[in-house]
Amino acid sequence: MHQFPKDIGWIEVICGSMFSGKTEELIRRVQRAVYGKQKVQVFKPRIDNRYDESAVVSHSQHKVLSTAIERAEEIFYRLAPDTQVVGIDEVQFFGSEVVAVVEALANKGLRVICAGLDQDYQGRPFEPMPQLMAVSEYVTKELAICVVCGNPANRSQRIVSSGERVVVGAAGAYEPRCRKCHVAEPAEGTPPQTLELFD
Ligand SMILES: Nc1ncnc2c1ncn2[C@@H]1O[C@H](COP(=O)(O)OP(=O)(O)O)[C@@H](O)[C@H]1O
Ligand SMILES: Cc1cn([C@H]2C[C@H](O)[C@@H](COP(=O)(O)O)O2)c(=O)[nH]c1=O
Ligand SMILES: [Zn+2]
Repeated sequence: MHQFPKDIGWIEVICGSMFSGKTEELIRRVQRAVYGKQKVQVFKPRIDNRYDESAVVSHSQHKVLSTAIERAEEIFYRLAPDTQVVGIDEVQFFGSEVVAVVEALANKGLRVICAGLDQDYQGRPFEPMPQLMAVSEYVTKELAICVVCGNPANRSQRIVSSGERVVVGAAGAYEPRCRKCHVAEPAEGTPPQTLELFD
């Protein structure tokens, strides 16, 4: 892991498909910060109520206390004055304003750890993750195991029928797949995702 600088803030992004271990890694970093006697606060979007209304919970049931918020700006007025580390899970569910919020925190000298999906169910970049990755100091990409072929999986296959980008769910609604086994359901009016370069 990185040798982190002292006395300045920075942004860490943990991205990847569903089940790749983003939340476990967020919890691991938060716990290590607590061991280091840092004052830590964790936030998640209220819409993510899958395993708990407020705690951040991984698919493997690792858990950390958090505050569920509607909008990213709420972090500003829920932040304790002595907080040094901010963790944010499911960051893809916040609007583009989360980028300015996270940047403001890092500029104030906080360490900000953001975990989120980099691709939606069709394999498209899941905004605001690309923007967050661009302005962050550190990006970690996690991979799951493809449930079809066993290769490393960077995509999330939706296995329930919906053309909405946001559909909260876990096993039973999504499964991790590699690029070969993932099938992007084309939404009406969108161009094909890939070019056929070879016969
Ligand atoms: N196909 C899979 N590949 C990898 N991990 C899986 C898979 N299915 C279930 N898991 C479980 O999911 C855990 C990761 O959960 P989590 O950190 O919540 O992932 P994410 O936040 O990326 O969705 C793994 O440690 C493992 O216990
Ligand atoms: C691919 C995809 C996922 N979602 C939802 C499904 C889950 O509620 C979260 C991702 O959770 P995880 O911690 O990464 O497992 O996002 C969605 O709304 N839209 C999608 O395209
Ligand atoms: Zn596969």
